[in-house]
Amino acid sequence: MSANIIDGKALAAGIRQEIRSKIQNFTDAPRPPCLAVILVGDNPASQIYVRNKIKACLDTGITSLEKRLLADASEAELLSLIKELNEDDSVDGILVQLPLPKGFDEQKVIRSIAAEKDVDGFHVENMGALVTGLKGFRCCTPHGVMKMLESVGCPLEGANALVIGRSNIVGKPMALMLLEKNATVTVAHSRTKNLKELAKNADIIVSAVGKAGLVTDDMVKPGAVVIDVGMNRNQEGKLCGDVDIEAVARVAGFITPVPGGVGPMTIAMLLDNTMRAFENRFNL
Ligand SMILES: Nc1nc(=O)c2c([nH]1)NC[C@@H]1CN(c3ccc(C(=O)N[C@@H](CCC(=O)O)C(=O)O)cc3)C=[N+]21
Ligand SMILES: [Mg+2]
Repeated sequence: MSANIIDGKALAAGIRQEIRSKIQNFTDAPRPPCLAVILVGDNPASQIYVRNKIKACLDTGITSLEKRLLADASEAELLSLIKELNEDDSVDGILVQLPLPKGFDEQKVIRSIAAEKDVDGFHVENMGALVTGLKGFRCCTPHGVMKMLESVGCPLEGANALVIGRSNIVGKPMALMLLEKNATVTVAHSRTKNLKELAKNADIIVSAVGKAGLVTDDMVKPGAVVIDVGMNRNQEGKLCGDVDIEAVARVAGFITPVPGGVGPMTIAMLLDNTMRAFENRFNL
């Protein structure tokens, strides 16, 4: 068997096109949607990510507002900037780029964002909505993964789904979204003892660890769907995921590439959430 590639880049392009035409057709909206992006410090990777998010906004017709603070800014300064943006009627979504520099209490900062502007879906109110099945913003990466599974008609009901990694921003919400679709969900993490055995039994594997070469062909059931959320650099400095893609592609039914898989879908879901924040504000 040779796996089919789920082309996240193409899928994301389609979603972005839909958003673009929607914005063009809002003839009676007073202004375009607006996303504020806050970057604290000068982490080079974060700067590139933020630039890409702003480019994606521009490309779809969403206005973006970039706010920068120095790495030695105080938490109080950041909280006061967020407060200002919470109260600003011209701003629909607020994203604080993570990770924050040392010394910042990330949970406290995220909680200070108005839940109705939390387009990352990281606020406890939105997380709680996911847990209880209420409406709220869904975390972009796992939401993008669900869209990718949907795009290939992957059966979820009763499927054995293994999520590797239990972070607040990917693993945990991913498990909840799969559970919501009636998958039988297992969450593996660094203390898990029988990863290979669990993986071998899975119809769907989502790996979100950040360790190149973690998922190998001998761990994958023939025909399984393998989603790679990892973002790593190999020895040559090339971007790669957690999955040994060449070998696993020979066993899996579907597989997502890195780059060009989950990453572009994360951005597309961020734009989608921003769009929804905007629509909610103006009852569109
Ligand atoms: N508040 C916050 N929200 C985030 O959503 C958030 C964050 N902080 N901090 C960092 C992570 C990482 N992240 C990525 C999104 C898209 C790509 C992406 O599009 N990657 C391209 C490749 C990019 C490249 O070539 O470097 C791809 O996979 O094809 C990557 C990484 C969002 N994050
Ligand atoms: Mg872990």
